[in-house]
Amino acid sequence: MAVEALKVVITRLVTFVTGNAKKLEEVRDIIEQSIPLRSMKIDLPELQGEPDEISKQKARLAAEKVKGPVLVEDTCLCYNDLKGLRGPYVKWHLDKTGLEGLNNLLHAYEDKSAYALCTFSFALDADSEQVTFNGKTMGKIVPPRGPKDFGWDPIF
Ligand SMILES: O=P(O)(O)OP(=O)(O)OP(=O)(O)OC[C@H]1O[C@@H](n2cnc3c(O)ncnc32)[C@H](O)[C@@H]1O
Repeated sequence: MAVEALKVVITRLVTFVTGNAKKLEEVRDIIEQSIPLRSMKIDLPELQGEPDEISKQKARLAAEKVKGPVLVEDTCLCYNDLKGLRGPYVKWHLDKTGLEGLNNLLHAYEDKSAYALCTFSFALDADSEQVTFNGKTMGKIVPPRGPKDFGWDPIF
C-alpha cells in the first residue's frame, strides 16, 4: 500500500491541508523539492483520540473536501511524567493558558522531559487507506525563552 501510494504522490499534485502558516513553511522547506505540492487552508474539526487515529481521520476529512491526494500533519507535545499528555490537546492548552501555563503544568514533577510528535498522513482520496508517518524529537520543558512566533517552541 505504501509503495503504491508513493508512486502516485510523485506524479500527482498533493495538497497539504493546514491552517498553520509556520507549519506550512517548514513542510515546504523539507518536501517541496521531492513532490509536487500545493497548500490549502481548510477548517477541519479538531479531533480527539490517539495521534495516529487523529491524523488518519484528518486526512480522510481533508481528502473529502479536496477530492484528491492530500497530506496533513498533527503535532503533539507530550510530557513523559504526564504519560504523554498534553499530546494532541496542546493547542487548546496553549490557547487558554499560554506558554507559562504549559510550563507550570510540570511544577509538581521532577522530570521535565518531553517529546514532540509529528504525525503525517497521506490519503489518495477519501476512500483509500491513509498512510501514516511519525517523527519524534526528544527534549525538555523549560520556562519560555526566545522568539514566540511558533506555537510552543519557546518552552521546548
Ligand atoms: O491546521 P492544522 O495543520 O491542524 O494546524 P494546527 O495549528 O491546528 O496544528 P496542530 O493541531 O497540529 O498543532 C498543535 C499545536 O502545536 C503547535 N505547533 C505545531 N508544530 C509546532 C512546532 O514545530 N513548533 C512549535 N509549535 C508547534 C501549533 O501552533 C498548535 O498550537
